[in-house]
Amino acid sequence: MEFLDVSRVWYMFFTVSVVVLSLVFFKLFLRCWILPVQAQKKLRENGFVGPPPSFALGNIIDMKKLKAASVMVEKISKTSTRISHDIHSIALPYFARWQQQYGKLYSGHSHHLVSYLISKFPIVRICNKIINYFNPNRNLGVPFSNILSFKQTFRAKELGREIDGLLLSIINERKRSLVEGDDRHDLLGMLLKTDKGKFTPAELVDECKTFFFAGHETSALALTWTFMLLAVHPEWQDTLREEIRQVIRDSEIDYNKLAGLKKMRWVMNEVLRLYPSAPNAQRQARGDIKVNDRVIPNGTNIWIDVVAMHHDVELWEHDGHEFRPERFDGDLNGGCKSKMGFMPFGFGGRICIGRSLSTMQLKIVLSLVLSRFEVSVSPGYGLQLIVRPL
Ligand code: HEM
Repeated sequence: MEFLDVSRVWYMFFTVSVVVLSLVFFKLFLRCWILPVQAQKKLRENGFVGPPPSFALGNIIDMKKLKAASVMVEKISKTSTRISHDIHSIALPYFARWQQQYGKLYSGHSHHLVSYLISKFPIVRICNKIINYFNPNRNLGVPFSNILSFKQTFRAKELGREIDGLLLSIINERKRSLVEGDDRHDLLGMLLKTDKGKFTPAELVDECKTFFFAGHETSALALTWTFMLLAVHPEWQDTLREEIRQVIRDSEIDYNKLAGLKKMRWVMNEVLRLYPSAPNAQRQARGDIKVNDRVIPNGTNIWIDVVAMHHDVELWEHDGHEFRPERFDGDLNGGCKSKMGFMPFGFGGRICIGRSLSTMQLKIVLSLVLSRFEVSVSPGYGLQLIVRPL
């Protein structure tokens, strides 16, 4: 009798295991094979062709192979100001290659996306550590990639918790000081004053994270590239210094004066054109979308490659890769042939909410620094770019 019970337990265990395993395999098969193939078929029917995906990883292997590239080191010094701004084919050889092969609209599978090329960023040596850390992002959309890169996922979660804890302690501290009459008029102060208990602590942390991450890295990158380009183009430093002298004089910087810094605005636009802090904008089709004679199927992730667009010689003529801030003189679009060809802050309903703030920030920093200092590239400084010959 006892023997029978034990065998029954084993039988049940075996049956449940087989069912669970079958379900896991079916889900895997569905996500890695059936759904991507269906999506690709639909995209192909609508004229979006692209590199053929391989099982499970889509085009990620191709991307990694193309990226495992030769390395070009371009030295910049005060005497040699030669620097190529043609970063698209350098930083993103795979998208440049696919654009050449399939045209500006194509489909790729990382899982599935339709793209006018995608982009990451020109790679300064000092950033390699950070970029390595972000490597797991390459597998974004690959089913179970968080399990495959377990160590990085674990570390990312750990860091996420640390950041949440840090922000929560700042929020709680500020809540306490608000009660005691703290009237600091910054973003967190305003958020807490208008909040009146509507947000949960987790939502408040999320709001802070959105503003911090959306606002910090983007502005820091823009400022870094601005100094780099001004160092390489000292004639523009002189032009801006002269403008600052005329507009600000020796008085305090205020909002109206900042608006008068027109040439500084051209420089900022040109920097964000050549080196956009947000290299792509993304949207997801929430239903079949008809554009002219094509349909973008429901669920497609659309990546708009801002870097490719900002450098497209068909939109910007022959000097698309050159630093020429004067192209924005009297033209907010910098002479681009398409009204949607210049979009460093995105577009439409989700356009960057902090664009005016960041413009002010950059203008203030540039005014203060340029009126006191000259910027130059230190001798021997190396800008290291990853290059893949096409
Ligand atoms: C040079 C500086 C900046 C650049 C280039 C930039 C660029 C962008 C881009 C491209 C987007 C996506 C827009 C889209 O998908 O259409 C975005 C969104 C956003 N940005 Fe910025 N940004 C900058 C500075 C800032 C600052 C300073 C803040 C706030 C303090 C900020 C807050 C946000 C927020 C909250 C969003 C999300 C908006 C939404 O989804 O509705 N950004 N930004």
